[in-house]
Amino acid sequence: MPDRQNRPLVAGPDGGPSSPFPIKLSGPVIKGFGRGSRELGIPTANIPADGLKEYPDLESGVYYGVVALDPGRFMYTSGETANGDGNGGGKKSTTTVFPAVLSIGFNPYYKNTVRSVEIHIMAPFAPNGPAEAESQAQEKHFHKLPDFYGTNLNLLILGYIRPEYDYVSLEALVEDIRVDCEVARRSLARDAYACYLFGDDSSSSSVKSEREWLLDF
Ligand SMILES: Nc1ncnc2c1ncn2[C@@H]1O[C@H](COP(=O)(O)OP(=O)(O)OP(=O)(O)O)[C@@H](O)[C@H]1O
Ligand SMILES: Cc1cc2nc3c(=O)[nH]c(=O)nc-3n(C[C@H](O)[C@H](O)[C@H](O)CO)c2cc1C
Ligand SMILES: [Mg+2]
Repeated sequence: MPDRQNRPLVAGPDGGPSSPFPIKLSGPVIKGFGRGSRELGIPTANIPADGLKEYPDLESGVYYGVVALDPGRFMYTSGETANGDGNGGGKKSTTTVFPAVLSIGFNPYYKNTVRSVEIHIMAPFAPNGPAEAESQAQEKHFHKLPDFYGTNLNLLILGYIRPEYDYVSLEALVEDIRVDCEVARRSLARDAYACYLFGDDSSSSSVKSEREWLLDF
């Protein structure tokens, strides 16, 4: 395993997602082994891996992106700041677009025999990017929502962070996932990625159509 101490805190080009991203995956949230919350304290929404058939060259690893949940089944309510609803305070859509970090693969630490797609949904952040204090507060606890098993989930994968590793301890795995969340946050806060979260009017037509796909349930 390479040096895990001095990881870069941003991943992917500043100019925006580059091929093969954005990658679209969707499906109902299914049950996994129930280890994410129980053993790691990090809940991950698992979706079927079938959608990956369309991307046979996609390597296993950790990625960042944006997620929407079917508002017919799950409505996000939060006492967050006025602009913290993930829609930039706008009224275009009531469906929250969440920042997310995900793992695709076999979880080498657990030696799974089937490939899983597991998404940790992070707390929405304001359009001007995560404030330092907000970011530090989120480092202490992983974001926890009420359960939403069975809810349809749309995911746009926007960038690659790192390969999956085996670890010497559970703590080392959890610490690396904590850094992944920070990398995802900082990566998504850049203008060419934040537009997927907030959908400002000046977004390009491709961003607009990808957001339409994301919000279509
Ligand atoms: N921030 C969050 N991100 C993702 N899922 C969340 C979040 N908060 C709550 N959940 C809920 O927790 C569930 C995931 O819990 P957990 O990952 O522990 O179990 P699992 O997916 O069934 O199994 P596995 O441990 O194999 O992934 C999700 O399906 C969802 O209903
Ligand atoms: C952002 C993120 C990164 C992960 N990285 C790894 C990893 O490098 N190795 C691993 O075995 N599991 C990894 N996992 C999966 C983790 O082991 C899994 O979520 C739990 O086992 C619950 O299934 C990661 C999960 C997330 C959400
Ligand atoms: Mg899970």
